[in-house]
Amino acid sequence: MRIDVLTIFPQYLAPLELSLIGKAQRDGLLDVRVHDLREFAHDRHRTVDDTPYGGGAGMVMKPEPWAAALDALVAPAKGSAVAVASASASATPLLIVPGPAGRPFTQAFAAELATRPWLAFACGRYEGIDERVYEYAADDLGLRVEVVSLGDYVLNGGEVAVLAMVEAIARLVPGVVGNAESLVEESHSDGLLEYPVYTKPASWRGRDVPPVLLGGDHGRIAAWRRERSIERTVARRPDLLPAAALTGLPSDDVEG
Ligand SMILES: Nc1ccccc1-c1cnco1
Repeated sequence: MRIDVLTIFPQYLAPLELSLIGKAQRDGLLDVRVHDLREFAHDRHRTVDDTPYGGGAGMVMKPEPWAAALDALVAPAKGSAVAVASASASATPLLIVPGPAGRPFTQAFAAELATRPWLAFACGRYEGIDERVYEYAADDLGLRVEVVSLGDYVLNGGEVAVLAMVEAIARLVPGVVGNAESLVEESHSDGLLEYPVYTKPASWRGRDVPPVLLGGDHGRIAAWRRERSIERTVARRPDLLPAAALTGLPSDDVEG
């Protein structure tokens, strides 16, 4: 998977060189390219923002640098001999723009994005990006554009959201997470929140690990874990329950 990030703060994306994502790049599973938007601002001061038409506080990101950056991103791929010849290669990326007015970013959406060969992230700042950039990307460059929100809160820019999304997406790319089994039982993988986990020592400051987990009966352990997941989801995220295919509701016959 190729991942491009357009930002005025490329250093913000330095963490993508670390840990799992960094290793995946070194292993050739990910090709992450961070681009400084100011390199596409061609006036003397490399201006990327200006005051909003219609008045109001703050600044809006100018369309010209974004259009130049997007052109540079997709032009080489569009129509190039390589792209045309290898039908499997995606000639254009899916453009993801983090924003508070976007569709919710969910595990299901991350899984969909993890199947894409090429993603591009546009990090807005200030009061946002001139609306004509979204139109240009879709209408002139033929890109699918998705505005995506991490939640109902306000950030200063898209970079932090991109770090979160890239981690959530990249870890689902085959080979990135060493033990794919660990992806199976996670929060949201079955529509529920994950069960509580324990490790050694079995007794710690007067608190014991639930005996069922020490017994080795995998059926009883699975049932206990399912009950704890449902309990936790009811307590913390009841909104998830309607979509979760609930079987094996909590019963009293499995002690903790
Ligand atoms: N508030 C923001 C400002 C700029 C870019 C993204 C966001 C965002 C993303 N998810 C929630 O907020």
